Amino acid sequence: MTTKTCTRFCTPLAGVRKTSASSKLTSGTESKITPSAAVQHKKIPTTTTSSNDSNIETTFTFKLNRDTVGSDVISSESSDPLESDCSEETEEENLQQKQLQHDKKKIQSKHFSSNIRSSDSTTILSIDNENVTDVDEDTEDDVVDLTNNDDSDKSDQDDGNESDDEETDDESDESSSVQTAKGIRKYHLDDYKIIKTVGTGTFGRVCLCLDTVSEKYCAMKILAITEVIRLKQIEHVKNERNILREIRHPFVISLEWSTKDSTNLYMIFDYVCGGELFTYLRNAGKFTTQTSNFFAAEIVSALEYLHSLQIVYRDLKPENLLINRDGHLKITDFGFAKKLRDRTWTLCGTPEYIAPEIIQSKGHNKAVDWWALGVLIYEMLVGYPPFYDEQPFGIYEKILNGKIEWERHMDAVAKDLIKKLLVNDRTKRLGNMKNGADDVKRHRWFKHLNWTDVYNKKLKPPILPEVQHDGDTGNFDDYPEEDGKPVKVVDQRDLQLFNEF
Ligand SMILES: Nc1ncnc2c1ncn2[C@@H]1O[C@H](COP(=O)(O)OP(=O)(O)OP(=O)(O)O)[C@@H](O)[C@H]1O
Repeated sequence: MTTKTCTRFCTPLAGVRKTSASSKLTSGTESKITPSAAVQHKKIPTTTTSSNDSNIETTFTFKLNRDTVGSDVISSESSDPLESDCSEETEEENLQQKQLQHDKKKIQSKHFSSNIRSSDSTTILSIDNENVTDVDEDTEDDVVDLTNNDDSDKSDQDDGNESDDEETDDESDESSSVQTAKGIRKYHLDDYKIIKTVGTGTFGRVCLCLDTVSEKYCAMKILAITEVIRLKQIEHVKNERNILREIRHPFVISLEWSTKDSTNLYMIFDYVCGGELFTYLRNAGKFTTQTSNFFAAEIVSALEYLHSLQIVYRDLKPENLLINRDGHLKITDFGFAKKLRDRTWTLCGTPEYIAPEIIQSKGHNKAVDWWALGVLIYEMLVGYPPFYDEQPFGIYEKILNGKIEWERHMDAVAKDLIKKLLVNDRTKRLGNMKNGADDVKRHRWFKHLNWTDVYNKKLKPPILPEVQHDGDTGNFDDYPEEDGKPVKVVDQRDLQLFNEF
């Protein structure tokens, strides 16, 4: 057992990332990025945490589980909930180095979580729910169940969505028959020709592929099973896939098929060729009210839908918002999403975007998404998030303190909406009161909108990505391909962990 701590912090990295979309921006306010705007939202390793939420200066205890089987449990005590494991073990270091490069390249917001995967981290947090006893019951749908083990509690997350028609007994793991709009299709991994990596994460990559059967481009998320197990992300990945299978919305990424072989898990999505909203925002500096309003409206539509299915998304930020060829949004990365039957306690999110109740380990619900929407609207309009500090703990202090600096010429109506979303008391937070999302939709900042038109993509997109063809990767960075790298085959026992995948 080792005890070690280190602090992961947000460093201004503007300019480091190749701004592949810079020349492709067709609208938006060009302005110089201020140092504070050059925020890199670092993804923080997952840990175990407990806290006394009655005290704002919460003390967090971390138990960093390194291995899945017979794990070394690393504990550290820290006043910073984002302190991470800085192991000197070679494997760990290598991965961290790899991830550091990945981070620098992407200048991407990174999140932390308990029991959650983390792309620039090799450690996993698992929340110590036994220590979570302080649960307030301030909203109607917060039915408290102290036996809930959040993401580690698989039974709580199963959505019963295993469809009988998806797999037949005589099919191998890598193939399955699925009912599609055009009839039953027998999918097989060999149907997909991998073209290029367009994104990387902690234990895998996302590649542009050609579906040789439909002759359509798609995105294949490939997760190395050994890494998923080592980082204790089994339930999370299964959760991601189960939720994705359940949902269908114009502004949410569509999962077409998922499968596994003896080395990897695979998820096939529609390919969103415009790249990340994050890139466009950083290149523009900030967005106009009109542009911000357009993207916010599409997100409200998606959140309303997800919440109607009791799904809390928990990772709203510009990096997870992809722009399609038609200029409309697709929310991606459901790695932190959770189907709620009650409140959940997992410490997860991105420092700049997390709600106070997450920091205070009060148990949280869909209200955290409305908080994050307030942060996002602010960041789109101002160019940097409302709560920012070089150190995560500084960010949390600011979030709990609730003081927001407003630009002098800020749109007053947008400011009013942001203020109503960034309300510390979630019972008074817009979106989380008895009228739910309707309160947000009826706010004056959205009063010109017809929400059916929003859903039907009738609004004119403010940004049209420059795309030559459906398989264009020009809006994504280049990543080294890992051809020839030995792949780790997992044994049957481990593979069984993913039986339903
Ligand atoms: N359907 C898609 N079409 C195009 N690009 C995509 C798609 N899905 C993901 N990407 C790209 O791949 C990147 C990584 O995807 P995603 O966030 O789902 O993976 P992840 O392993 O969860 O990553 P991380 O660990 O950084 O959260 C995204 O930031 C995005 O740029």
